Amino acid sequence: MKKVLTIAGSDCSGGAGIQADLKTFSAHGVFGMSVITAVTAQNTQGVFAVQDITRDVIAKQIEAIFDDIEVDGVKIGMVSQVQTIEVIAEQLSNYAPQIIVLDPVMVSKSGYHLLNPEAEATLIKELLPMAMIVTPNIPEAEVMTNSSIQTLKQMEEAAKAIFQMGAKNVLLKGGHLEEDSIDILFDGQEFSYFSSSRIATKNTHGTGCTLSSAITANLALGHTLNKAVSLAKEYITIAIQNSLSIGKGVGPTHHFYTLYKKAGLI
Ligand SMILES: Nc1ncnc2c1ncn2[C@@H]1O[C@H](COP(=O)(O)OP(=O)(O)O)[C@@H](O)[C@H]1O
Ligand SMILES: Cc1ncc(COP(=O)(O)O)c(N)n1
Repeated sequence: MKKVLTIAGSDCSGGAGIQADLKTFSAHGVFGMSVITAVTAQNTQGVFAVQDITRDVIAKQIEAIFDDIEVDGVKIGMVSQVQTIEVIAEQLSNYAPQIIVLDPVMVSKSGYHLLNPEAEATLIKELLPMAMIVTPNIPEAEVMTNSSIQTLKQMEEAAKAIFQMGAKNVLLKGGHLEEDSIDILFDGQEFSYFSSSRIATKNTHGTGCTLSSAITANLALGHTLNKAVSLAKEYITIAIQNSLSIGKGVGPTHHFYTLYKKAGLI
């Protein structure tokens, strides 16, 4: 069984963060492991408190995993603070896993800063060059490139600019666009496009976490980058189509729809 690690924040309401990542790994038949960078108190309506995990405990979690287990892929999500980023970069350059997927989580759908704005530059400097692929959404790409993105052309320009910052591959997600949900992948030479029609639902809590974890699982399973993204896009689309009206706000997606359907559970 392939072994895949998420380094991210905990979402106690189960729709995003570590919880979404582990559900996604399980749905892909890979063995999920987690390094928790921060504990958030959040639900479908908002984020109410965050406790960052100390540098030392983050380092020890990474060591505990890599000193014992062969890791086939790593996904990085919420990293919170400068010191969190530094310790992750230090440890990962030490263990040098081949597959690193970076989801540059900045602001929650409810508007809470999950990444301290002072740490944005460190994230770009330290983690971007280590990643095989970085997966910003439109607001994150706007922050990274200091530009406004409303059209496909502007998405392409931003993806090129992020590539110039040292990313090996850039998947700029179009979930925040008004019409089609088109994600674009730039490998430094060519663009590939992954589109689905827009699903009319408010329940998109954790879509970015889920997509990046699905890409990581697919890469660990041996798929090429293009195939890994394409399969992940299919997976997130089904998860959103069957998203769950759990909670009073932005509900989670259905991580196990296809499996449950096959097993006759739904
Ligand atoms: N309403 C929607 N209909 C179809 N796909 C969506 C919708 N919202 C998001 N997606 C898809 O979900 C994935 C995550 O995108 P996005 O919501 O932009 O990321 P984030 O959660 O980081 O803000 C992308 O593949 C995007 O195209
Ligand atoms: C711990 C944690 N990590 C990430 C997100 C982003 O969620 P989304 O994928 O909906 O942008 C979140 N809300 N909480």
